[in-house]
Amino acid sequence: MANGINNQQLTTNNSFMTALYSDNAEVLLLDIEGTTTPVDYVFGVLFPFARDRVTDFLSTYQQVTAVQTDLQLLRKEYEQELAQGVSVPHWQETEVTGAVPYIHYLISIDRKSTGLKSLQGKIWERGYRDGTLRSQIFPDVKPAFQRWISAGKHLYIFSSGSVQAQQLLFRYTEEGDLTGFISGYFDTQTGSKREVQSYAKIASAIGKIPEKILFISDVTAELKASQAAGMQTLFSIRTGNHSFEAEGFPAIQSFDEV
Ligand SMILES: CSCCC(=O)C(=O)COP(=O)(O)O
Ligand SMILES: [Mg+2]
Repeated sequence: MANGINNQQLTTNNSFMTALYSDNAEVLLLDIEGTTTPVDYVFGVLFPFARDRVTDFLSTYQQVTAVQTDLQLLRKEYEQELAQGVSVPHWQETEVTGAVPYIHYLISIDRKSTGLKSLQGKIWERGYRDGTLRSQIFPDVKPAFQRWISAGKHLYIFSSGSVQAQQLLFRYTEEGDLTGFISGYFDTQTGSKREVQSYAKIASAIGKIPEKILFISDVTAELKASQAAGMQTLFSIRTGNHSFEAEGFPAIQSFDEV
């Protein structure tokens, strides 16, 4: 129950007194995959796009400093796994594209690591700019953005995808450029989405107390962390999501309810 308010109870018990989940929130903080955007688009379009192009991308851009930074982060992750005795695909250091098998592996297990997400964002950029990629958002997303902004609320995104990937996703949607609605973006550079501290940092960066922020996500571990930081929470139920078990969190199936 967000902030002790349950829409259905209020409308059922007291039809003249309808409160929306967002009434008491000044800021909406949104997850992407499974919340604004179908899981299918991320797993069925974005991940294969990065997987299929990473060899070519590294061959072309390996000397770019930002790409080298991503590779260094990935190398560190690889070495940590080896040190822990985890069996991972071999990284052939003498080859320009020697990291590819390990990167393919990370994509296949949906690893939410900063190096991978940063590299994926750079690969997707080319697809968005040349028109190969257009992002999908649920039909209720754009009207909700318009409604929330008109009501004086601010909108932020917190996703495991890099800030660059988030900005691209909202710039190149099938419904046009939505970035004008969004005040800011947070990714795993702020911290893991499953850690309380990340949400405290976000509240501080936004300049609001956590109680004024409503976080919406399809992952209850993320909701637990944000709730522990003091935020209001809603569980997102969307077609194609990995889990429909709200674990006691109030749930929505559309932003029309928010
Ligand atoms: C930012 S678009 C790409 C989405 C992505 O890579 C991802 O891992 C989605 O994670 P989320 O935290 O939005 O569920
Ligand atoms: Mg999600």
